[in-house]
Amino acid sequence: MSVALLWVVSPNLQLSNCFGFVDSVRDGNRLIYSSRLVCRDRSSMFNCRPKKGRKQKWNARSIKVPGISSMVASTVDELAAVSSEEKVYNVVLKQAALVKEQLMSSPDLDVNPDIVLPGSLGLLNEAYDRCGEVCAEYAKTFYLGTLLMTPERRRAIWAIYVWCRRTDELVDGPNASHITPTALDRWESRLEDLFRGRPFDMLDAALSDTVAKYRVDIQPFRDMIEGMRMDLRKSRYKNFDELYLYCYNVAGTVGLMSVPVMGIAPESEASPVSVFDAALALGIANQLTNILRDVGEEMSCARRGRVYLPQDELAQAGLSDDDIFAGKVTDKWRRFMKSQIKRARMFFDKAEKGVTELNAASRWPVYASLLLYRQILDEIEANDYNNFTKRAYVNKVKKMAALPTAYARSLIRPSKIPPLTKV
Ligand SMILES: CC(C)=CCC/C(C)=C/CC/C(C)=C/CC/C(C)=C/[C@@H]1[C@@H](COP(=O)(O)OP(=O)(O)O)[C@]1(C)CC/C=C(\C)CC/C=C(\C)CCC=C(C)C
Ligand SMILES: [Mn+2]
Repeated sequence: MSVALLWVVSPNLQLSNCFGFVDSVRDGNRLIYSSRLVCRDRSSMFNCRPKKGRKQKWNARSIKVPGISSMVASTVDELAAVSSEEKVYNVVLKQAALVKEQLMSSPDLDVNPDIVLPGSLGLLNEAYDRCGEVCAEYAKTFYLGTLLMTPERRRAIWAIYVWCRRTDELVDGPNASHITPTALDRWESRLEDLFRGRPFDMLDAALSDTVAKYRVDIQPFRDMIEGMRMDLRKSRYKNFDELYLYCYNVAGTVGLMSVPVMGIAPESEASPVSVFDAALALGIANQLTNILRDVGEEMSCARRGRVYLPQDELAQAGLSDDDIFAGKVTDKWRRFMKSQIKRARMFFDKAEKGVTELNAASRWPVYASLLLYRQILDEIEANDYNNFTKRAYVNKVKKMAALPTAYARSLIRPSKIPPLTKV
């Protein structure tokens, strides 16, 4: 068995330009069996397997793979590592399995019945109301969108929102400079406690109630805290694989936390895995967009000199950190930005296909957030890629114009023929 990075030339694959971490059986230079593939178009990497029972012919080629994705590994050790996308996909599989299990055991019940201790109902309602207020304060449009959801789901989403916001504030808020890994460990043990039904404060109590009612797993929450740890220890990302993991941790996790609450439409024929995968894609797309919008801020306001761009892709474009610090929009920069924007749009496209599969009442806020966030990419283009000194900003008129579009799209029912791969 050996491990190699390949340029695969194969008529049996949908995408001919795949490369892979391959547990392989080799015949001289020719590979005759591979167990796992990775596509250059990373969003499709799990769809690109050879047809069963057929032996593949592989042409092993150079390690350098040009293109949007540049998960270029240079040593056998790196190749042997599991890619971030694969690690994350395992979390997706687990989340989807939980939802599936519930649908099979009690198809009409996607929410566990209330367990309310005497005298606690008033306090709980108050806790949820407070979550709603925080949400309205930080994310007005999103808050308005949640008003279309059923009251139960709406307040559960508020509780998740507030926990995410508080977690993000630890490393991004006014006290960020005092936050240590130990503080994050403490935050994590609070999380474990609230999942065990022992909340620390009233906002935690709302989430504690939510996770008892819906099949929300703790793993994405833990992973978000891990993303905050990454923020403390890391200011550069070697390649897209590293950046992907960061984006999953801080934003893809939000998608995974939200789907069990938003619910999959009963009439949907898509597999839960594909819906979670789309939700993950929306988080990744949002975070990539956030990164592209904030390039100037991240490194200047010494949000501690962070550069959330794949270093290898910068180098391939003939750019370095110094170019970013200089903040000059050159043709090289424009070309580089175009490829980054293209990748973010790919993730949005993937996410869009999943929204229809959500419960009808949950679709609108998701579409609205997708359309509004995606427009930021258009604004970066409209600013001629100057994200050093100009903040890409979607004005109120454009925002308002997106809302009816989001509403109209949210009326589309899940298609009879599943638009996404069945797993
Ligand atoms: C309807 C909807 C959008 C629901 C999600 C509600 C929710 C729980 C949001 C939490 C967001 C949050 C506070 C995350 C903490 C980390 C963070 C701040 C991430 C960045 C968000 C943008 O925030 P902002 O512009 O304020 O960034 P700054 O702090 O100023 O830097 C992120 C970029 C990511 C947020 C990720 C999402 C909203 C993912 C949403 C995905 C879904 C709801 C899944 C939808 C399902 C399908 C099938 C597509
Ligand atoms: Mn933030």
